[in-house]
Amino acid sequence: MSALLQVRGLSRHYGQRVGCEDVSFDLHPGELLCIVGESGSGKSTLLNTVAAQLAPSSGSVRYRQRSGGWLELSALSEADRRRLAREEWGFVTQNPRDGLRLNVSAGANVAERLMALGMRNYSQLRHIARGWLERVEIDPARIDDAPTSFSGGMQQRLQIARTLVTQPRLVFMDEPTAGLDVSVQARILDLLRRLVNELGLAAVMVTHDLAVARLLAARTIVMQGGRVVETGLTDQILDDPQHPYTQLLVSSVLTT
Ligand SMILES: Nc1ncnc2c1ncn2[C@@H]1O[C@H](COP(=O)(O)OP(=O)(O)OP(=O)(O)O)[C@@H](O)[C@H]1O
Repeated sequence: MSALLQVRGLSRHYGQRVGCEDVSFDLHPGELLCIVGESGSGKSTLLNTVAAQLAPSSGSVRYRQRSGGWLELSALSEADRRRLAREEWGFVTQNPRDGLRLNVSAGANVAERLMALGMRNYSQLRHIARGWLERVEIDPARIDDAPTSFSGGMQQRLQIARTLVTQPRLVFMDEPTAGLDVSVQARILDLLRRLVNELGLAAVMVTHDLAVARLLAARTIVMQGGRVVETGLTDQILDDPQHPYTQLLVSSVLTT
């Protein structure tokens, strides 16, 4: 099967400082790829550069369109990049407050992404929004409540509904469960695992936690100091880590 995303020799520097350096990978339709590494290893820089939110210093990111043709993301105009983000991609941020509109209702948070794609029928929008609230385990009776009245875990589940309602072809997630209580994290990971399977999502997810990768991702990239030190099937990386840094990460997962 042809890749959906092709990343080649991608680097992003901040002046003299390396954000990420010479990263290459392919992402296929229906595949969830995790980028793992400790704080400062370059995960978010890589994610944001791949998602065309940061300009690369060198290298390329190509995205395969529905028509089959390839788009070089760094060559896109700002308007085209915004169109892709609106119509074909989804983003889940670590802090749901960055991904939600806090001053409009939960239902509107979900429905307005469909409205941005041209859907106008109010009762249909409300019906779909209710369906998505249920899907992410939020009581649909809360449809008119503002997200500010939700717990952190509920806000994150709402952000997931808002992101997935448009059935994006590609989803970028940056530490979607970090900063939440362990039991809340487990519930969201469970939800994500179910949705990934049901929807056949193609996604790139950043996490500092190999246990999250083990749960969700068939393939994992391990980063250290901006570089990829190991990449492969997640199970293989966990069972037989090759790089000393990965061995350290794996042993810390096994001892927790
Ligand atoms: N805006 C910036 N300006 C300068 N340096 C930056 C900037 N953003 C990131 N860096 C540097 O780039 C390197 C990679 O940082 P990045 O945030 O991508 O890592 P990370 O693995 O996502 O870390 P974390 O898990 O803490 O978010 C670090 O050395 C960081 O200090």
